[in-house]
Amino acid sequence: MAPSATERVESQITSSNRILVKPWSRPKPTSEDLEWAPLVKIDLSRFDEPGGKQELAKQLYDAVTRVGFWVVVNTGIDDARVLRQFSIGNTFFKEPLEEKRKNPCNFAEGEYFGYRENSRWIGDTGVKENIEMLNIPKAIPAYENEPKHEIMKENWEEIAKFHRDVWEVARKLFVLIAIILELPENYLADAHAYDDASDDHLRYMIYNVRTQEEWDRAQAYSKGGHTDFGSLTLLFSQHVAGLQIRTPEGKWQYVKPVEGGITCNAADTLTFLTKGFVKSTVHRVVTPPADQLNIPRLGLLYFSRPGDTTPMRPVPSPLLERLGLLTGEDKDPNHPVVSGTEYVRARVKDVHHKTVLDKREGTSFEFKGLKVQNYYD
Ligand SMILES: O=C(O)CCC(=O)C(=O)O
Ligand SMILES: [Fe+2]
Repeated sequence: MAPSATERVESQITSSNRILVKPWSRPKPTSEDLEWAPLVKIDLSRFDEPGGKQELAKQLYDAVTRVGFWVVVNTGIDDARVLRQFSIGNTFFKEPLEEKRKNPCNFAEGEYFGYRENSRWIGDTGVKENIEMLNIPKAIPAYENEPKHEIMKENWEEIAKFHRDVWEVARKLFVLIAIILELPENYLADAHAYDDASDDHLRYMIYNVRTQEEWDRAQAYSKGGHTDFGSLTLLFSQHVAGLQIRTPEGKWQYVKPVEGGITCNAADTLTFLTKGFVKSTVHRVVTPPADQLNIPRLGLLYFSRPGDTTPMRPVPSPLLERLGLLTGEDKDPNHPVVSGTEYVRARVKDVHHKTVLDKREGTSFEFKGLKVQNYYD
């Protein structure tokens, strides 16, 4: 008898010994009528047109300074490549736990590369976190010796190319933000350069399915919002609803999936570097709507962070100067400041180096004069 399709697939695995990456496809968007946040859409295909960057910078101004979230489209990254990354991530999360556990995040040192298990309890709720993630460092010599899971080794060339191409989207955004700040165009891109050591990472992330009752218990304990730790976060269109931003008017609104788009947000270190001018927006992930409750919420993200050679000193922006935001200390190159990596690692350690997630209402985090709130209603 001819082998069935599944038998053939299994024999392919054994004969090539490679992990089979099954194509993953996006789930259907919710049909619930949710309150969606109106986000500006930045068309990156216009970036290289004459005057294009200046025009896009104008369009981005309000998003960067007031809303904190926006969407980019026409990024130049083919959707088949995006889906392939989702597929690799999805396959990774289905690997046996012993394999996933091979390279855990070293939270004791505030290092976020590697696998984060969904092993921590949420306070005293009896419910555990449902999030797993794999954080992949930049494909540069500095991280050549970072341990890699099998699936990463097998697909490394593809992952490495994708990694750099996603950073290229972040680079363009840094250029637009530098234009807004009246800085030399490459100022912020250079401060977050791909080839310099930093804790940037590409992230495969999954919110495993849990029951409504478990969601309720988890969210009753903590439904607060957070801000991201680095400078920019890029989230490839997420079709399972749940991400909400806190609007400038103080309302929670959902982020809508945009086919082929990337939802972006500014984060804490960019706020520090601009003395609060760039807004690090508060957001959270809540229970998905009923028609998506049983869909694992697979995510693909890129986190850009200032690195080892970027001092956490406010940028010399003529605009910030005119706004009176820069003090003498900010402008003094001899005033000691921490590096981007030092700050980010201190923050990661404070949030994640624990086995039970604690209540953080009313608390804040401070490291060498850089302060953020831990929790937002
Ligand atoms: O999964 C999402 O939609 C966003 C996740 C998030 O906010 C984070 O990982 O910081
Ligand atoms: Fe976040």
